[in-house]
Amino acid sequence: MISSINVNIPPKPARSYPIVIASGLLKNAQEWIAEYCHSGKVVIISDDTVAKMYGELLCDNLQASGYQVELIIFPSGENSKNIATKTAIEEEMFAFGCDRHTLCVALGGGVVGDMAGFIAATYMRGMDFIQVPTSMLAMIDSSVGGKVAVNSSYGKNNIGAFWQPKAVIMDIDLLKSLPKDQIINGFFEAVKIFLTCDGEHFEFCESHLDLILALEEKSLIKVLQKAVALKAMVVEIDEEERNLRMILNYGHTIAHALEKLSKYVIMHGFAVGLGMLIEAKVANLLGLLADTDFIRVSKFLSRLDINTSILKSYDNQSIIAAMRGDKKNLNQETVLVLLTGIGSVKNIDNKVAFPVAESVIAEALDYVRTSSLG
Ligand SMILES: NC(=O)c1ccc[n+]([C@@H]2O[C@H](COP(=O)([O-])OP(=O)(O)OC[C@H]3O[C@@H](n4cnc5c(N)ncnc54)[C@H](O)[C@@H]3O)[C@@H](O)[C@H]2O)c1
Ligand SMILES: O=C(O)C(=O)C[C@@H](O)[C@H](O)[C@H](O)COP(=O)(O)O
Ligand SMILES: [Zn+2]
Repeated sequence: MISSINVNIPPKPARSYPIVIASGLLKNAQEWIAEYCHSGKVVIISDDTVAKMYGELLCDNLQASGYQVELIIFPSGENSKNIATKTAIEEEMFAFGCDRHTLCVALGGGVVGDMAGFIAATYMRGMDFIQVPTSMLAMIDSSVGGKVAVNSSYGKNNIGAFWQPKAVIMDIDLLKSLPKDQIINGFFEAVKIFLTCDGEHFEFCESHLDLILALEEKSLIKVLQKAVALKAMVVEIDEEERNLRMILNYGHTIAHALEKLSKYVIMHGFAVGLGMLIEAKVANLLGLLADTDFIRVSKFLSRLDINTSILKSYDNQSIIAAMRGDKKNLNQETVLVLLTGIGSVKNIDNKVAFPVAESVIAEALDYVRTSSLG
């Protein structure tokens, strides 16, 4: 079964694009590439883990169909997501003779997608690119919406751009080689979108968790389709995160602080899981989220093996200081997305992030640090 969801980016329909979800798309790449590659030249950017598994296959396929193809590989992992790696890849692209008509293909997880997308945004002032996500996280979230970036020593994703892909090609077969912890890691981003926008699908996740994590096709596709459709809807309304798009950052203010403090040892999705729990507690302390709903969130997250003990390594002041660099902050105030129920957030005319006193954040951190989940 092939499903296709369109992301309509106003006011320029030319920047709209399809998200195609199906099995077998990678081995039949010659069938879809022609629509996006007009110069006959393709540069595939991937990490060393994914390149070994799927890079050669894609290269061989495209070469057999007459394309001139270069595969550029960098070491896998969040610690590669920096400007030095970006520069090294660009040098290779110049040496290969890529120009602005070359098609860039991001083959990998969120790190590859963010890196290749940022290169595509700036190489010769912009080239077309396609997202071919291979991780659960990249399929559920990062391949859609056009946020592309690298990290700096000052924090997460703080050098980047909005640059939409020409297409997102999701071959769900690729998830079969993904380790279990990476499946859970990506699933947290689906939990995020359902907790903020869609209580019904959150309930589906509660009742079908084992099937989803076992990649049972019907449950997996239902989650994937709904998560990307909701994300597409948000991005269509607010591509550049002036207001509503901040909803997609629920849990991330804390998550990004923990990722930076841990030097990226904690995986993004797990950090978001912990961030969602703490930010839900903030909403609960502020009287916005009922105790029963907070307990439901906490019970569900505990089924996903989030590890609250990492909080014991950092005091509140360090975490709060790391949050001060968040991109959503306004006038030096830390703003958070606040749940008001399962599937809803505080929203005033599409404004969805609100300043929160540091004392309340500290109380929520203390609560989660000392509580046993579940
Ligand atoms: N741009 C966005 O909207 C957005 C959204 C969410 C997250 N992100 C970013 O995404 C990144 C996290 O993405 P991620 O979790 O995919 O990390 P990742 O790209 O590091 O991939 C995780 C690991 O899985 C491996 N892998 C990927 N696909 C595989 C497959 N099919 N089989 C076996 N191994 C495979 C990778 O080599 C890597 O070791 C973070 O940098 C985060 O900031 C961006
Ligand atoms: O697409 C968005 O918008 C998101 O916020 C999705 C997040 O899951 C993702 O982690 C994103 O990269 C965070 O962006 P940032 O602007 O907070 O760095
Ligand atoms: Zn995220």
